[in-house]
Amino acid sequence: MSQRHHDLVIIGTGSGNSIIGPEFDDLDIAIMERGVFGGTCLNVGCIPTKMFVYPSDIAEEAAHADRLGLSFTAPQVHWREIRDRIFGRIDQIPPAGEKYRRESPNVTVYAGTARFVGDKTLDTGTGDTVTADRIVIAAGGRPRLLDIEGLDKADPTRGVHTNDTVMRLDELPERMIIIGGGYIGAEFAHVFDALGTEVTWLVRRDAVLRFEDETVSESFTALAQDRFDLRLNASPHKAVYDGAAWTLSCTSDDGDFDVSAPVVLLAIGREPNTDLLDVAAGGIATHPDGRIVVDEFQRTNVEGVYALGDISSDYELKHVANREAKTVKYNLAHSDAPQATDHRVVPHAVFANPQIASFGKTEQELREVGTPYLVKVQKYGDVAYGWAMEDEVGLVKVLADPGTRRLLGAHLMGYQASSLIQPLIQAAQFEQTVDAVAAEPYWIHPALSEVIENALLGLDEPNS
Ligand SMILES: Cc1cc2nc3c(=O)[nH]c(=O)nc-3n(C[C@H](O)[C@H](O)[C@H](O)COP(=O)(O)OP(=O)(O)OC[C@H]3O[C@@H](n4cnc5c(N)ncnc54)[C@H](O)[C@@H]3O)c2cc1C
Ligand SMILES: NC(=O)c1ccc[n+]([C@@H]2O[C@H](COP(=O)([O-])OP(=O)(O)OC[C@H]3O[C@@H](n4cnc5c(N)ncnc54)[C@H](O)[C@@H]3O)[C@@H](O)[C@H]2O)c1
Repeated sequence: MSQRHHDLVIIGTGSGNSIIGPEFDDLDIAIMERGVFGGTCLNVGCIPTKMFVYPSDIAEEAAHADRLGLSFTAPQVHWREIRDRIFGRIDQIPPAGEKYRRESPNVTVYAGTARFVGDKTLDTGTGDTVTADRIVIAAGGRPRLLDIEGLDKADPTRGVHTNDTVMRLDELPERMIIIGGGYIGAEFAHVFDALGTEVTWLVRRDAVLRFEDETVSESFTALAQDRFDLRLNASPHKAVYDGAAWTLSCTSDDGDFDVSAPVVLLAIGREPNTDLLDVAAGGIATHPDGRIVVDEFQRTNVEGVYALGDISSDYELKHVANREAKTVKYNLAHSDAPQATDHRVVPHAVFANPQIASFGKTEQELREVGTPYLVKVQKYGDVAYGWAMEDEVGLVKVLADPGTRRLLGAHLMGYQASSLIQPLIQAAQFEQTVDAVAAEPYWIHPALSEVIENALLGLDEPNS
């Protein structure tokens, strides 16, 4: 057991790892990691999920190509090839990242679960205790579990998974139960269904993706009802494993029912890792939900201690964690004139099929607080490229302030919504009027982006 002092300690190697750079070469830095280097996004989140989504999109598009006069036989899905291609690339990155840090002359790596034991004092979980002048907490979160015996812990050997393990299955399961109607549920329901798994999706409310704009959530839910064995207003209360499959007893508005499958995926949200870190022992204030309280400069209530990403943010999104890490990096070097993180226009996308992308206020939020707004819903199918696609699902909903003529929100569902939304994000960020954005730049004809142009042009249409 040794005691050591560092100038700077960083806890977590997700977005936290990006803080270390040449500008801090004169600092004695420690970085702490309880798992593999790179964090959630790289290892068990954004990147592998999207690497599964892409082949699933191809399978799904092919399955519905008959509207275009094309028919394909059902795809041969080589699950292990897909899995091994994905993790063959990803699994090389964490050891290389860790090696690089270990070889950096001013960086010490502590591979353990760090825990506060006093003011700016940490038990590293490796037998060492360290103190530091400054600490950055970037320790993220972990999947929430259910308070039901059998589903109260991830147990891959008995088929109970979270996103941490489900992508590493040895076989594509014939059947799967997904619990949770949010991002992870939507993305994995798409992935596994498209590849051939029969998906039962248990959602405790009356719609999936309820946090989205009502038009998007309702349309997406209707599509999901056609595609999956979707059980709305349904909650499991008992789980029994017979050695091969789980049977979940559920209550729902339509009466009680049982569902069975060898694999259960828990996708019911995440919780911040503040408890593992025992931040209270470091005097660090938290919200009631466990996230660390930070100000706009990413500073906690303890002088010299910063936090970023999922452990403190209002958003559990990688682009936000990265942005907050940039703020911390800047403020560590400029503590006398700190910069705030810009959270004005934070977009997100759900990489399901169809994709969803959104930022700003939803129509229901504007209505609830009585904010006046203009609204237009433009269908992909009503622009030329949408005709080419014979698209029947895509839509762009824009909401604008009738006075300033600036965007209040944008909500897209459809092919490549996550990319298509970007000009609207720019418009909101740079506070451009919808009229200027629609009329001044050229919009390539007949590209799908014309759906954005037409949505903006349609904002003054009657009853829109
Ligand atoms: C399945 C899934 C898909 C996702 N897809 C997207 C997407 O498409 N787009 C998007 O924007 N976001 C996505 N996200 C969210 C995104 O992954 C997170 O917002 C982001 O990774 C958070 O980064 P972070 O640095 O805050 O935390 P993390 O990346 O979680 O890093 C925290 C690190 O701290 C370590 N740690 C925790 N506690 C301790 C401790 N006590 N001591 C030492 N180390 C510790 C952890 O092991 C981890 O490596 C997804 C998340 C999931 C789960
Ligand atoms: N494309 C992306 O950017 C992306 C993809 C995946 C995850 N993420 C991030 O990761 C976070 C976690 O994803 P998630 O899907 O687990 O969370 P989520 O918050 O998106 O959805 C959780 C769902 O589980 C339900 N739920 C919560 N508790 C429940 C319970 N006890 N029983 C039954 N249902 C319950 C909720 O009603 C909700 O429908 C997201 O909030 C998101 O920020 C982002």
